[in-house]
Parts: sequence; structure tokens; C-alpha cells
Amino acid sequence: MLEKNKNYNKIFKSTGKAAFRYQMFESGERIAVGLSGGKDSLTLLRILKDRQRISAIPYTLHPIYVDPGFDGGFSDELSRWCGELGLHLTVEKTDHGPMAHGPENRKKSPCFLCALLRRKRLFSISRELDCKTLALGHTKDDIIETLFINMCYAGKIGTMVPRQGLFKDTFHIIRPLSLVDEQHIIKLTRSFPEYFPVFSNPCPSAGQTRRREIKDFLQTLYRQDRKIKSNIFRSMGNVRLEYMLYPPVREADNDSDTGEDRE
Ligand SMILES: Nc1ncnc2c1ncn2[C@@H]1O[C@H](COP(=O)(O)OP(=O)(O)OP(=O)(O)O)[C@@H](O)[C@H]1O
Repeated sequence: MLEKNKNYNKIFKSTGKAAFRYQMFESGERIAVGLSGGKDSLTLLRILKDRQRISAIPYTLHPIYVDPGFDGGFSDELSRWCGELGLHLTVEKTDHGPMAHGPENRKKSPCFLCALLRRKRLFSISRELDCKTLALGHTKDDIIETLFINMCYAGKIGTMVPRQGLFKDTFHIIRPLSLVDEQHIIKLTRSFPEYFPVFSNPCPSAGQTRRREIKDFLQTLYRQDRKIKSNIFRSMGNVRLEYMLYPPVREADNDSDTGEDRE
């Protein structure tokens, strides 16, 4: 039984805690939910649906799937899965995937372009459905990984936040799984394949991202000491601005020591 499962209960409680701490919902709100078919967003939708029963703040759920347009897609199966939860899935068929991997995209990485186009469509479909809030399935692990991706590849410190106002605060992204460990989702979804089917991703770039590299690096770190993950997560809310570098380091000052002697 799902409701008796330890991991389900941990996720259920952490989602409630995040919703309360970051004031995610407003009464009577219509919430769009980005559903990718991956384990995180399937879990998100299921948990938000189950929390409706006990939530003091009423809300309705409106799942959206932006189909990237590869052959062998799974939008019909995903629609059926939502139907079993009593929800209607809005499917937007696009050519984002093949286009991002095709010759017309010479400037951007396929993942970057696809994610950008998807995000735009998710915002506009949410508005068409009269939803001022879009829930995404990012977890605590995604938030930590984004911090490292930003530091390593963009030279900045910042991450995805649990609740983010956009367009002069007329629209919000919420991440109700912000306090949830991905491991609990993995264990839950593996234990209950009848509730959480695996929709295989037909994208040729699936699993080959920078995020994957950072994820592997972090896993090695976490294995050394189990406190490391919670310390990194806590540190994002405990920034000592007076111990950061001001005025900022400029590119010209930034001769990183690569271990090689420089003349
Ligand atoms: N094609 C899509 N249509 C709608 N929402 C999406 C889609 N792809 C991603 N999302 C939303 O953005 C979030 C983060 O996307 P990301 O690509 O990191 O997820 P994923 O690893 O593919 O799948 P998941 O996070 O669901 O396991 C998802 O959890 C989901 O809420």
C-alpha cells in the first residue's frame, strides 16, 4: 500500500513542509504541473493530488506535457496515467527535440535550446489554462547540482529557488519537492512500478548532460561523509556576504592555478 510506505511518507511530509515554509499555495489556486514522464514529476503530481485531501488550502491541478516530438513518444500512456488520477493532461506536441538536435541549431547545445523552448511553452500553456503557478519536479539534489553547475560553468553562485516570482510577480514557479531527497523518490518509484511506470525517454541526449557529471562528482563526495549533502544544502541559506569577494573578481584578475607554471 502506497500510503504505508516509508519513502512515500517522507516525501509527503517534506512536500507539506516546503509548501508551508515557502508559502507555495494560495487558496483556490489553479496549479499547472510540468509533467515530463520522469520519476520526479510523476511523484510530484501523485503527492500533490494526495495532499489535496488534507490541505487546508484548496487547489486544483492541471498537468502539462510538452512532447519534444521524437519518434516513440509516450504522450498517450501519460494521458492515461493522469486519467487514472482523475486529472486531464494537456499535451503540447512540438518539434523541439529533433530541431534542437538538427542542423538548424548550430549555436546552442541541444539540451539548452530544448529546455528554453519547453520553459516558454510551459509558461504560455499555464496562462492559457488560467494557472498563475507552475509546479516543477526539482528536488533537493537538483538544487544542489544547480549550485555546482553555476559555480563550475558560469562563474556564479546561485541556484533554483523553491518559489520564484516572474513577470513582475504575476506568475510563480514552485518546486514542492525542494526538500525531498532524490533517493527517496528512486526507492519509492522502484517499489511501486504499478503506480509509477517507467516512460523511457527517446531523446538521444538523455543522460549525457553536465548535470550528470556533477551528479556523479557529488555522489563521490557524499559517500565520504553523510553530512556533506545536508551541509551543502544548509549553506545555501547561510551565506556570509561579508566573507565573499567584494569588489568582485574580474576575469582579468582570475588566473586560476591549474598546476602549470606560467611565465
Ligand atoms: N517535457 C516536459 N513537459 C512538461 N514538463 C517538463 C518536461 N520536461 C521537464 N519538465 C518539468 O521540469 C522539471 C525538471 O526537468 P528535468 O528535465 O530536469 O526533469 P527530468 O529528469 O526529465 O524528469 P523528472 O524531473 O520528472 O524526473 C520536471 O520535473 C518537470 O516538472
